[in-house]
Amino acid sequence: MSPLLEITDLRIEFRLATGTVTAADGVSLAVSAGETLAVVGESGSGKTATALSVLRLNPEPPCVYAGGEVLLDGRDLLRVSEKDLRRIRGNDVAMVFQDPMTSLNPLKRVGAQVAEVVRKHQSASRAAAREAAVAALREAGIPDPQRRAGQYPHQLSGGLRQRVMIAMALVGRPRVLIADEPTTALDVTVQARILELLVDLQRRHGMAIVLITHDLGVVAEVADRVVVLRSGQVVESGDVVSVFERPREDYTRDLLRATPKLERA
Ligand SMILES: Nc1ncnc2c1ncn2[C@@H]1O[C@H](COP(=O)(O)OP(=O)(O)OP(=O)(O)O)[C@@H](O)[C@H]1O
Repeated sequence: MSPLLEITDLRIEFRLATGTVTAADGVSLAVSAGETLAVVGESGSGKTATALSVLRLNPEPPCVYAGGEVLLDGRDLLRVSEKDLRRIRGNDVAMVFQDPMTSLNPLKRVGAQVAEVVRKHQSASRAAAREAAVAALREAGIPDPQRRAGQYPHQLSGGLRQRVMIAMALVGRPRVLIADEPTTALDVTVQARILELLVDLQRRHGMAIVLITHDLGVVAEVADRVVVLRSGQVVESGDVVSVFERPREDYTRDLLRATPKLERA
């Protein structure tokens, strides 16, 4: 199967007054429909910059895409117009971030925020959009979605807020979901439920997931394949079981050692 999203030889530079930081130094990776690819690596290894490059969301300047391609269905997203990119965001590729509190508007009811996204994707009346929003909240596993839709972000727990973000990301039925540390801010049981939700939604909709995480326990639980980044370079990649059982690089071994949860698995 040819990959849905393919990054080839990507080079991302942050050109700062103090010098150039190379966040991605020849990164290549690929993910197919229905597959989950984890991108792991220590802090500063370039995971987020690489993820953001897919929708060209790194701030330019200082960011410069200095080489490589980000191919969606063979089309290079680094070279499409802003207008096309706006259409691709949410419709073809959506993102979920770590901290829903910073992405949700604190002054608006969550149902209204989801409904706004619905109206961006389909011409729906206010009432129809509101109904679709409640349905999306329900699909994201939010109990009593009708009531929750009428609440403000601060009235929801961290786990429910993340479900709202997932509902918003999936309204446009994207084919690729990029999740950057989606469960890092949550406690362990809530983390597990959110991961289950992502796996379940993926099964139902067949989307490709790129999961950015520093948590190899999360990778073991949900990913099919893994790419290990270090200083902007892929040091190792392969299916999760082989990489975890027989890591080729000391760096990967160190990451594995730093994840005590895995020893029990
Ligand atoms: N907007 C920016 N301006 C300047 N430098 C940046 C910017 N974003 C990222 N960088 C730099 O690029 C490098 C890679 O950062 P990136 O955030 O991609 O790493 P990461 O692996 O996601 O780390 P973390 O797990 O801490 O989020 C780092 O050296 C970082 O300082």
